[in-house]
Amino acid sequence: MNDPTVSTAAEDEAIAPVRIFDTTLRDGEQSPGCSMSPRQKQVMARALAELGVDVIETGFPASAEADREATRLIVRDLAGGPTAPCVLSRCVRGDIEASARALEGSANGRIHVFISTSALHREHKLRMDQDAVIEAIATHVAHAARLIGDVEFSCEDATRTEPDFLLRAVEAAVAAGATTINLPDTLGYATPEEMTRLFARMRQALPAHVVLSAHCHDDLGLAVANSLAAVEGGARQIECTINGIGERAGNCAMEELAMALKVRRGWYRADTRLDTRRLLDTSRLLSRLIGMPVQRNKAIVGANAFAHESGIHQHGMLKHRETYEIMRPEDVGWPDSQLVLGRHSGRAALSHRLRALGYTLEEAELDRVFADFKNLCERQRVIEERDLETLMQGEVRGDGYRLASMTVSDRGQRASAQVELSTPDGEHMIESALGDGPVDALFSALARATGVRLALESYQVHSIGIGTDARGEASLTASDDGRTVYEGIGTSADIIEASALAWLDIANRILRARGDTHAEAAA
Ligand SMILES: CC(=O)SCCNC(=O)CCNC(=O)[C@H](O)C(C)(C)COP(=O)(O)OP(=O)(O)OC[C@H]1O[C@@H](n2cnc3c(N)ncnc32)[C@H](O)[C@@H]1OP(=O)(O)O
Ligand SMILES: CC(C)C(=O)C(=O)O
Ligand SMILES: [Mg+2]
Repeated sequence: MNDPTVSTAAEDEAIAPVRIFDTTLRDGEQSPGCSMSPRQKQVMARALAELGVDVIETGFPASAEADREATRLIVRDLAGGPTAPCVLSRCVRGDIEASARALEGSANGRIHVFISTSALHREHKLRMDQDAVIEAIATHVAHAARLIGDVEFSCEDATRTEPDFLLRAVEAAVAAGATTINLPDTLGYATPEEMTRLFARMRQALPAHVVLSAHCHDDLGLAVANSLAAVEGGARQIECTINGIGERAGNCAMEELAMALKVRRGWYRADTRLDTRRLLDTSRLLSRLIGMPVQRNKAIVGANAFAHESGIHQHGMLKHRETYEIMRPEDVGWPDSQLVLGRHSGRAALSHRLRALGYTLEEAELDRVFADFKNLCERQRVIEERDLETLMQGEVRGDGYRLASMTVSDRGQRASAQVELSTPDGEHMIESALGDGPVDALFSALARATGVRLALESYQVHSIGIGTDARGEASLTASDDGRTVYEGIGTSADIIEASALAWLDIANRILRARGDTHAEAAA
C-alpha cells in the first residue's frame, strides 16, 4: 500500500500545517454524561500531549473550582513542551482574570475569549445591540492581551451572523490583540460550501499573522466535513474532540479529521503534526474515563473500522489490502485488519484462516468443512479459532445441547434457575432447580436437563475487551468420573449466560466422548 505519510521534500513544502486545538476537556466535557474530575482531565491531557495536539483547552476557570484545579495540574505537566494550555472566558472581566490566574506559570498559555455575534443571540440571550457587542469585544480582548501573550477570540454562532457584522466583530478583536480568530458553527447549521466561502472571505480580509480557526458541531452530521471545508477556505486551526464528544451531537471528531487530512493530503494540501498511531489508545482512554463506549461502526476507532466479514470483501482483502481499505490500521493504532469469520464469509477467508492454523485442504475437503462452517454460522454469530479446530476434528456432528433461554433469580432465600435447552434431537426441554447462589442453581438445572453430573474443579470469569461493551468469558474445568478433566469455555455479554455456555461445552464433550449424544435426563 502507498504510505500516505511519505512524501517528497517538494510536496512537503506545499503542505500547510493545521494546528489541532483539542476541546475534549472543555466543550466535550460540558456535554451530558462526559464530565471529568481534575485528575481525569490531567490523565487525558497527558495522552493528548503525547498524541501531539497543539493546544489543549482545559476548561472554563471562572465557572468552577474543578476547572481551575484541572488547569493548574495540566499547566504544570505541559511546561516546557510544545502543547499550549488554553482556557475559556466570556467577555466578563472576572472570567478573564480567573483564566489568567489559572494559567500562571505557563510560558505559552492562551486565553480564549468569546461572545455571541448572531442577531438571535444578541437580541434574546445577551440583550445587547451590535455596538455593545463590539464594545465588549474590544474591551475584553484588550484586557486579556494585557495579561497574556496569546489571545484567541471566538464569535459564537458565527455561521448565523450577518456577514458584515461578523467582519466588524472580528476586526475589533484583531485590533484589540487577538491573533487567532475562531468562527464556530455553534449549532452545526452550515454546509461545507458555505464554510469554504466564509473562511476564504475572512482570509482575504484579515492580516496574514491572524490564524483562522474552525469549531464545528455535528447537529447535521457535518462537523468533520465542515471543518475540512474550512481548511479549504484557509483555516489553519481546527477545534475538535476525541471521539467527537461535545455539546448535543458533539464536535468535529479529531481522529476523523486527522485521518482525512492525512489520507487525502494531496487533495487538501494540509496536514497536522499528530502521531496518528496514538489515536486508538487515546480514544479508548477517553471511553474508559467517561464510561462512554464508541459505537462499533465509528470511523477510525470503532471495532468494525478495519474488520471485514463478507466473503467478497475478504477475498479482495486477501488479494490486495487496498481493495477494501484506504488507510493502514497500524497508522491509527490497530495491530492489523481483521477478517471476521461469520455467516457472510466465503471459502477464501475460511481456507486462509485454516492455513494459519496449519490445515491445508484439498478442494473437496474444503467444501465439506465450508458446509459445516455455514451450518455452525446459523447458530453462532462469530466463528473463532477454537470453533475451527472443533470443525476440523469433525466434532460438530450432532449439535449437542444448546441453550435456548435461561432465567436466574436470586431474590428468595435460595437462588433459582430455569433453563430451556434444545436437545440433540432438535426438541426443546425446560428444567429448573434451586441452589446456594445463582450459578449453583443454574448448574443444577443444567445437570437435571442433560443428565450429566459434573465435578467442578475450577471456575473463572473474566472480561474480554474493555469498556461497558466488553464480553464476559467463563472457563470451567470439570470431570464426570474423576479421571478425565475437561475444560469448557463460554462467552457472552452476560457472565451468568457465559457460565451456562461453558458448562454445556463440557457436558456436550463428555457425551460425545461416551459416544452418547445425550444422557438419560435425571428427574
Ligand atoms: C457555546 C459554548 O459552548 S459557551 C460555553 C458554555 N459552557 C458553560 O456554560 C459551562 C460553564 N458555565 C457555568 O458554570 C455557568 O453558566 C457560569 C458560571 C459561567 C455562569 O453562571 P450564571 O452566572 O449563573 O449565569 P447563567 O449560566 O445562568 O447565564 C449565563 C450568563 O452569561 C451571559 N453570557 C453568556 N455568554 C457570554 C459572553 N460570551 N460574554 C458575556 N456574557 C455572556 C449571559 O447573558 C448570562 O448573563 P445574565 O446572567 O446576566 O443573564
Ligand atoms: C465557545 C465556543 C467556541 C463554542 O464552543 C461554540 O461556539 O460552539
Ligand atoms: Mg462548541
